[in-house]
Amino acid sequence: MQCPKVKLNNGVEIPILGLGTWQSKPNEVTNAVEYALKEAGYRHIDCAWAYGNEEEVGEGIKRSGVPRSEIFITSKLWCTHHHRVEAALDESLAKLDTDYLDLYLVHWPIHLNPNGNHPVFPTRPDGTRDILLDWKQRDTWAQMEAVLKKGKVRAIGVSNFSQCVLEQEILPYAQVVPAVDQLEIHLYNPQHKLVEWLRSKGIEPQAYSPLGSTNSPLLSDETASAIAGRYELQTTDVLLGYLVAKDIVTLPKSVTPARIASNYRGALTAAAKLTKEDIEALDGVAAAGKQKRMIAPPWGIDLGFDNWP
Ligand SMILES: NC(=O)C1=CN([C@@H]2O[C@H](COP(=O)(O)OP(=O)(O)OC[C@H]3O[C@@H](n4cnc5c(N)ncnc54)[C@H](OP(=O)(O)O)[C@@H]3O)[C@@H](O)[C@H]2O)C=CC1
Ligand SMILES: O=C[C@H](O)[C@@H](O)[C@@H](O)[C@H](O)C(=O)O
Repeated sequence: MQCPKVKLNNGVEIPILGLGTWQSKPNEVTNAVEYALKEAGYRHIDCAWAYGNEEEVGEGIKRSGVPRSEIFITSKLWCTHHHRVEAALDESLAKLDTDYLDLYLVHWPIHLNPNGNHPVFPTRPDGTRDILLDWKQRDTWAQMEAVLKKGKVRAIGVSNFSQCVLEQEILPYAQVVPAVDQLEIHLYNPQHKLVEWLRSKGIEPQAYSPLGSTNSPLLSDETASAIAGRYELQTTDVLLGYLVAKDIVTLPKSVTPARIASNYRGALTAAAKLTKEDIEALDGVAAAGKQKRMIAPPWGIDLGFDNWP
C-alpha cells in the first residue's frame, strides 16, 4: 500500500504515516525499524536525541536495505542543547549514521540548563526542572535556520509550540517559517483550533501519541469502537485513520511487528472508508466530556496550551 504524502511549506514531501520510536527500547527498536521499512511499507521514522536509541534506529534503517533517499527521517533538538544546535544535530546524524535529516525539530520551547546536574533532565535543589528562563527561543530558531542553510537538514520545524509561543517568540523574527509543529493530537486531544491556525500559517501539524500513548484509554473508546465495528476494522485503525483522513501526519509507535503492520494498513484503509459523518462524530468526542492530554511533563511554566492539566 502506497503511503500518501503531505507537502511542507518548502516543497519537501513527507509520508503521512511515520513510525514513532519514543520508549522503544534499544534492543527492540532495531527490529521494529527494520520490519517497518522492509515488511510493512513505512518510509518515515520519527526519532529524537532524547529517546536514547538513535544508534539502534540507524542500525534498523541500515539492515532494512531500503535506500536512504527513500526514507524520511526526523530527529529533534533536546532542551539541554539549545545553545549548540549544530553540534547536537551532528551527534544525531552520527548516531543515525546518515549525513542529512529530512526534518529537524525543536523538541520543546524550553532551554534546560546545559551545565546542570543531569545531561537530559537537570533539576534545581527543590526538584523542579532547571530551566534557563531568560533564554530567547528566537536564538534557538536562528541556529535551526543556519543548519537548514548549510544543507544538513531538508526542513526545520518545532514540537510542543503553542500558538502564543509561535506568535510571540518565533514568527516575528523568523526568516524561515517552521514547516511543522509536532503536537499531541488524537481523539481525546484534537486541538481543532490550533490545527486550523497552524494551517493558516503554512505550518503542518503532526500528531504524536495518536493512539493515546502507553496504556491508552482511547483503545476502548465507544465511538471509535462502534465505527470500527461497522467497517470490520480495529479501533486502532479508526483512531489512526481519523487523523490521516484529516491530512494530519500521524506517528504511531510500536515495537510489535503485527501492530506495526496493522497500524500502517489499518490507518490507510480506515482513512479511505470513514465518511464525513464518521469524522464529525469523532471530532466531537473530546468536547463531549472525553478531553484528556496524556503527555504533560512537569515543566513548571505555562506553555500556552488549552487543557494542560
Ligand atoms: N514531540 C514530542 O514531544 C513527542 C513525540 N512523540 C512521537 O510520537 C510517537 C507516538 O507516540 P507515543 O506516545 O509513543 O504513543 P502511541 O499513541 O503511538 O502509542 C504507543 C503505544 O501503543 C501501543 N500500540 C501500538 N499499536 C498498537 C495496536 N495496534 N494495538 C494496541 N496497542 C498498540 C504500543 O505498544 P507496543 O510498542 O508494545 O506494541 C505503545 O504502548 C512517539 O513514539 C514519538 O516518536 C510522542 C510523544 C511526545
Ligand atoms: O517526545 C517525547 C516526549 O516529549 C518526552 O521526551 C518528554 O515528555 C519527556 O519524557 C519529559 O518528561 O519531558
